[in-house]
Amino acid sequence: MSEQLDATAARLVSSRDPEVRTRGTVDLARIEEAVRDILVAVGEDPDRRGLKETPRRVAHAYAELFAGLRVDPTDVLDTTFEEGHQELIMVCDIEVQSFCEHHLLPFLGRAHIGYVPGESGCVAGLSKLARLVEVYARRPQVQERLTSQIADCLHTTLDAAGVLVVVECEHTCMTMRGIRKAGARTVTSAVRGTLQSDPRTRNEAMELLRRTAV
Ligand SMILES: Nc1nc2c(ncn2[C@@H]2O[C@H](COP(=O)(O)OP(=O)(O)OP(=O)(O)O)[C@@H](O)[C@H]2O)c(=O)[nH]1
Ligand SMILES: [Zn+2]
Repeated sequence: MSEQLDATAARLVSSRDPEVRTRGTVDLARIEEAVRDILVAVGEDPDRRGLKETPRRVAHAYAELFAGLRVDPTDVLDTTFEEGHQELIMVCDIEVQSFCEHHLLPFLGRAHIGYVPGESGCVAGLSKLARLVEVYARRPQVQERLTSQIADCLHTTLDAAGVLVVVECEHTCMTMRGIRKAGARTVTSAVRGTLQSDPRTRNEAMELLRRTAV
């Protein structure tokens, strides 16, 4: 785990994104203190045997769950291949595990990403699309922003001619608390470039998505 955090810190220092660069490293001690305070505030005894290690565990869990705050998403798209492919590429059913920034509770589901490469015909490695989802999801988020950040990054960094991102998630802040409506799914989309301006390509992408997404 500490190796993972060190690697994250090293990337942070060299990041091209100034916002990422200034975020510093995770303050584990401070999270531990805060978790201890929460346990006291809800009426628990943070010194009882079962809870003694909890602040430390939560601190490490948060460092992992919010690791995306310290990764520059453009780094993910560094490796590309000149394939001369200028038609639609779709990766469907990419698992999404993120945290609603309003309640710090998870929202979980899937992302579907389609793009048409730009004039260079440069394509990204398929796993990089899933990595991109991971970088943006491992931050305090709202689903709409997660969706548009993925689309914008592909559009600008990969110089894709067109991008379509659809995200569907269940929010535990709506199922475990509050209104408690289990099963409600939120679907968001972001469309950029030719997939926005050319209805034929967009319809082709939507039709593929309907046929292939589970
Ligand atoms: N648009 C959007 N809303 C979200 C997302 N995640 C959580 N929310 C909503 O954020 C809102 C926060 O509303 P508030 O009224 O400030 O908080 P609250 O009193 O806890 O709201 P309730 O959940 O209705 O009890 C809630 O309606 C949540 O359902 C998201 O990804 N996108
Ligand atoms: Zn929420």
